[in-house]
Amino acid sequence: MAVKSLVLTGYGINCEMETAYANRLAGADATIAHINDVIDGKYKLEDYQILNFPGGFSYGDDLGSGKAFANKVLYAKTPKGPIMDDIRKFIDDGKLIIGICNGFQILVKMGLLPAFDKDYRAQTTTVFYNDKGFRDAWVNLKVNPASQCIFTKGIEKMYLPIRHGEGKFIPGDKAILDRLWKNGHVVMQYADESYKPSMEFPMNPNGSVDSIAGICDETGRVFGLMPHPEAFNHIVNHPHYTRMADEYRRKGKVMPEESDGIKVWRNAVAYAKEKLA
Ligand SMILES: NC(=O)CC[C@H](N)C(=O)O
Repeated sequence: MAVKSLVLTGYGINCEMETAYANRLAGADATIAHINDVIDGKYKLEDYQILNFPGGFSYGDDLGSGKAFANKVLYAKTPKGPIMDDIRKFIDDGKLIIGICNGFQILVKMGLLPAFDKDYRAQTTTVFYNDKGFRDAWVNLKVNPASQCIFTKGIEKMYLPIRHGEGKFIPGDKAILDRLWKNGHVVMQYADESYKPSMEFPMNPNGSVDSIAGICDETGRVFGLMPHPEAFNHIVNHPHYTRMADEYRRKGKVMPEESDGIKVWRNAVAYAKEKLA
């Protein structure tokens, strides 16, 4: 079965090409579609198994990153009815959704993450301005082994790029934070060189509560994160590639080409092939 992945784009989204490329490297048949063409019914969510909300500056981050795009999805109607009905069915049919950076901000501000009790419209967390301004860097990430996230299955740690100004993850209150931890919604945390979660800047690049960098819903099939796995789609993207390549050459070893980023979509494609064939 060919796993079909829909990569949304829209005004200000700028990571759709790399996101589609990462899907294809992982074996999915990826299609890039403008959200307006999905709303107009030219692309039907039911035809796909993975839905990607890529990074960027949708609607110029007006109203706060992701808010305008979130409202568009929450209230838009396709020729068949509210697009939220299609998104709800997409999740109920066992399919997968990933939101990256701006895409994560959209999912959080829609309420599609963490979606306690499958209430896809109740916003319980947000992502706010970084404590120290826009941050363009690479970060160490520790994956929470207690999370049910499908996308990070078998992954203990990652090294990924970030580039955002409004990535500070803030749960609505202590009860929501406790529930995120208790029910496996916390997927990954910003960490130090030894991959121990850290609240210290720049390991925690934005001041996120508990250094949370990504969360999932209760099914583990809806996942969002501020870092950009699609931007680490080949080992040559790594900031220390030359030094690493020299090391492998000196040891007479072949350097693996697979990157941390692609593993996220490899997990999604494997799940879709097994569960959605
Ligand atoms: N790279 C991105 O997706 C950026 C997200 C958002 N525009 C921010 O600056 O926080």
